[in-house]
Amino acid sequence: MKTYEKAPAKINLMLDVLHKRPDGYHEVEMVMTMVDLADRLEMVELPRDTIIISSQVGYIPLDEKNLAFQAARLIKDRYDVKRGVHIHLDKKIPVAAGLAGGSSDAAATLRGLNRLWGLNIPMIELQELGAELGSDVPFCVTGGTALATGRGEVLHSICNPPQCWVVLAKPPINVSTQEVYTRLRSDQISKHPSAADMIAAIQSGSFQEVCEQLGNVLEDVTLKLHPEVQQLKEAMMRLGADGTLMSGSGPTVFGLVSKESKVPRIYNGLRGFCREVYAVRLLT
Ligand SMILES: C[C@@](CO)(OP(=O)(O)O)[C@H](O)COP(=O)(O)OP(=O)(O)OC[C@H]1O[C@@H](n2ccc(N)nc2=O)[C@H](O)[C@@H]1O
Ligand SMILES: Nc1ncnc2c1ncn2[C@@H]1O[C@H](COP(=O)(O)OP(=O)(O)O)[C@@H](O)[C@H]1O
Repeated sequence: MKTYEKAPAKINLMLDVLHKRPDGYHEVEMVMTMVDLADRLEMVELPRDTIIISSQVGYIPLDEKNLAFQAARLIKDRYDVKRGVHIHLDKKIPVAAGLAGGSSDAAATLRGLNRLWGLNIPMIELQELGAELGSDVPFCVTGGTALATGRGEVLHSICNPPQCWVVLAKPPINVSTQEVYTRLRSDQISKHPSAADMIAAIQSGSFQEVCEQLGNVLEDVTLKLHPEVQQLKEAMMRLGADGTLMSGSGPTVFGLVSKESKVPRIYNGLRGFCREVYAVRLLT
């Protein structure tokens, strides 16, 4: 028996940090949605009680450090499943990019194994399992568009933003999510983006208003550490994007574009100085 799952990338349309919590995590308010750039997972049952991870790329861990491995082990332990699985990850989402590639693979593993092994675990319980693997995993379990609060695991589904093109550019730099949160001085944030205003913009169906409400307080930290991320944002706007923002802790920058005719110029212009550029649609 085998099954397949798609694991799409997420972008943060807004991200605000309220304060640091006693458990070390930060209380956040984020509006997140999915884009049509996805890893593909193939899950094949094994006759032995073991978990094997493989991938066509050589730059991700294939052992217990892999989030798909951790998701499979968690579901096996929690539901006492004495069966094995080989999970092949066809990676398309850039790694450590602020696009939740690993989290989405973990979420897809939870969904896929739930089906493969006929466990009938309700979605809400899969999200709770996901929260044990990472703050972004619960959102990735259900996808869509949502307001995420708490450390990111408390979700309220909202309607999808108006459809548009999303140009993603990942500069060749490494950003640690933990370091970005640690460096953020939440008492010194100059301007907090508003989740309520972003939700109102989405609900109004106005693409222009969504662009106006884009905001991410983690940009302050990552842009200071890596000025090339700011340059990428400026280049995107110069080339014709309607709005730009860094996703999550970065370093990927995305540009929202309403007119298809503008996309090739932005894509080709960015490719001039950034190797990893993608032009995709919102997953609505
Ligand atoms: C910043 C965001 C925005 O969507 O995404 P990415 O940039 O990672 O894609 C998320 O908050 C990242 O979520 P995720 O990558 O799942 O984080 P986790 O594995 O739970 O935590 C990694 C580290 O980030 C910090 N962390 C994470 C979430 C949070 N609300 N507060 C934190 O302080 C903690 O130091 C933690 O040790
Ligand atoms: N399935 C996976 N895909 C990608 N990275 C993974 C995976 N499992 C574990 N990792 C590790 O998780 C880290 C963060 O990867 P990723 O989820 O792509 O980042 P981000 O949350 O910033 O988008 C990387 O350093 C990578 O080595």
